[in-house]
Amino acid sequence: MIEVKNLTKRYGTNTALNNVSFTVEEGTIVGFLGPNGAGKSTTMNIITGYLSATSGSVTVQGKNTLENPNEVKKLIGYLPELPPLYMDMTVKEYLNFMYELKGVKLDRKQHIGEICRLTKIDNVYTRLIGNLSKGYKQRVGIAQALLGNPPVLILDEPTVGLDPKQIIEIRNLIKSLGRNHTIILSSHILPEVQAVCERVIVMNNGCLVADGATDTLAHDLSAEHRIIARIDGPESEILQAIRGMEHIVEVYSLGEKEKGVFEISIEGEPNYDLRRNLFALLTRKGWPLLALRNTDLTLEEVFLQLTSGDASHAAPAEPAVEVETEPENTEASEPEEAETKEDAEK
Ligand SMILES: Nc1ncnc2c1ncn2[C@@H]1O[C@H](COP(=O)(O)OP(=O)(O)OP(=O)(O)O)[C@@H](O)[C@H]1O
Repeated sequence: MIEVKNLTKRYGTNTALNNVSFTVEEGTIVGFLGPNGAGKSTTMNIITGYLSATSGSVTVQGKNTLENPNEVKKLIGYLPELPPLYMDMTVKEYLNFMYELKGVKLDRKQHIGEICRLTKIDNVYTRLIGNLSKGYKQRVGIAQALLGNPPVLILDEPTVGLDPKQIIEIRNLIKSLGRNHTIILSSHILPEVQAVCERVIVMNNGCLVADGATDTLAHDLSAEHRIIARIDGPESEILQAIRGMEHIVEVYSLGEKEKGVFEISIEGEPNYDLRRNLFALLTRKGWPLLALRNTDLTLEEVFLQLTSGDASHAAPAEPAVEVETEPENTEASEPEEAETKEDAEK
């Protein structure tokens, strides 16, 4: 769907992107994660054809951005970090203006009506954009990106500057758009990417430093894969029995943690999941399993390691780092009310 090959971008002597390659399959939501200045916006601007690369190529649905710039632009809806809104236009005037500018051929009234329903801006359709809350402005920005029904959406920091409630609403909107669009969104907020994206591409200093499924990236990048089991039973017999299992590399006791309950560290062969066999063994033996955890790094730890200049070693599992986090329950269901400013003004 989108193929980025060996992309390099230099601004004078500053290399903003250094030989970046990745592909994005149709129908996925991919998050670009990286600290400020990592090269996220530059990559997005090149994919959309807004900037040219110093070298490398981008194709969208097999069409090269340099050879077919207009055709590629029709395939992409773009929400830049600062949405290109005209504050002295109403939402209606603005969307009609953008409809004309983009040369959209679909039935105007029906198409704009559908987009307004989808982005939930029908209630502010005749309002001046300048008077809308930031969350609504962002929705209008997403609405303009949807004009012409492009299959790809590129959203640069779509929730930056929004309050927590607006953030939830925009994230839910993006997730629902992901059902029938391929979406790339950039963020420097890890929980955002975890909440919305199936895949994460981590960038740092213009380089792609990690690329994988959001759920498994931390596991894949962790240097060691031990599990720690808390078992109620006789210590030496437990150790002996687990050592007798298949695919075991190392087993040792971390000591008695409660009366008659021992914590056992178990390392298996790489890529071998021991948990089911362990559970079956303990059940057979009649030794209750009271807790089971693994020593994988958290995604926060992986992200910090990858973007702090030293990605070469893996830290122990305890999450000792503080990263920018968002309020709890950001996965809440679709809010029922409109945003505060509009509520107050109704
Ligand atoms: N027009 C420009 N001229 C010179 N350098 C630029 C220009 N645009 C970006 N850069 C530099 O390119 C690098 C990558 O910037 P980019 O905006 O792509 O990063 P980013 O990951 O999107 O960061 P942010 O989260 O702050 O938007 C940075 O070092 C930036 O200073």
